[in-house]
Amino acid sequence: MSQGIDVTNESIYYGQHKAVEDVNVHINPSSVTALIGPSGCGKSTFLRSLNRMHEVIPGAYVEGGVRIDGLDIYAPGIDPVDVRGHVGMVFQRPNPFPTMSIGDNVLAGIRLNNKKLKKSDADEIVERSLRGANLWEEVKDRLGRPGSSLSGGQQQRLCIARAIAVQPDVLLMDEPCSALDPISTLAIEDLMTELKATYTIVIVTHNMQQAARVSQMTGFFNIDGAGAPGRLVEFAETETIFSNPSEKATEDYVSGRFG
Ligand SMILES: Nc1ncnc2c1ncn2[C@@H]1O[C@H](COP(=O)(O)OP(=O)(O)OP(=O)(O)O)[C@@H](O)[C@H]1O
Repeated sequence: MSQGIDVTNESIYYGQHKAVEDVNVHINPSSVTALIGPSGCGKSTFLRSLNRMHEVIPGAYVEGGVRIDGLDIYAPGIDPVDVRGHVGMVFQRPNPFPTMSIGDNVLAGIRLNNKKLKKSDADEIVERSLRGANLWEEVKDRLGRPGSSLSGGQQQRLCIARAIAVQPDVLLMDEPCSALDPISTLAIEDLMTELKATYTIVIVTHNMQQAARVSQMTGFFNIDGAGAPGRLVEFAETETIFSNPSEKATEDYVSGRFG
């Protein structure tokens, strides 16, 4: 049974610079959690700490604990590559491998660990993942065409198919719709609503309407001033954050007074 994500006393650094300070939060399984807040408050940094992508940057490190389904992902002996197998990520700009075929793009993560995939298994994974990403009907007759032959919105759904192909528990999405038109954005939002039955989804978004449409819980990050670390100021049900937040800063942000 999925337990979600537990973050305790987490601070996140880029060398000397503390970018995020003392986050404590429980993220529910099988739901969408949105992270909002002004630019530079550490939303993306926090998101990347949930699958150990943060430490890829030289000098970057994390203090405190992150447990995913009870497992401390920063414990000694835990392989970050394994963690990323359980916690997939979708980025702001769709980033399929442009010359690789649509089918091979879906399989790219799986092939990293399992070079000898049988054709019948590969076909089954490609279809299941593309169906899961609501892209199958649009591409089933051209799986051999390059990833770059798709529209931006289709490419983003291809990236989601690639992320779910490895059957992760958690999907992190960093502004996944910011490079997309409104129709493609709605397609991805609908998809998130479907995927939350199976995955724990955490999304960073600047789009308040999007947070309100897709998420059940919302976290508001803020900074006290230039150079200060970002903090998780308020975390509550999305409806509460948008209609009756406890903190004045949250209310000012969601009502568009700053940010
Ligand atoms: N690669 C990096 N090296 C050093 N500092 C970084 C790096 N990436 C981000 N930072 C710093 O960490 C802080 C938080 O940045 P982050 O990108 O997480 O904020 P954000 O809330 O996601 O912003 P935005 O909404 O603009 O994407 C900022 O002060 C930023 O300058």
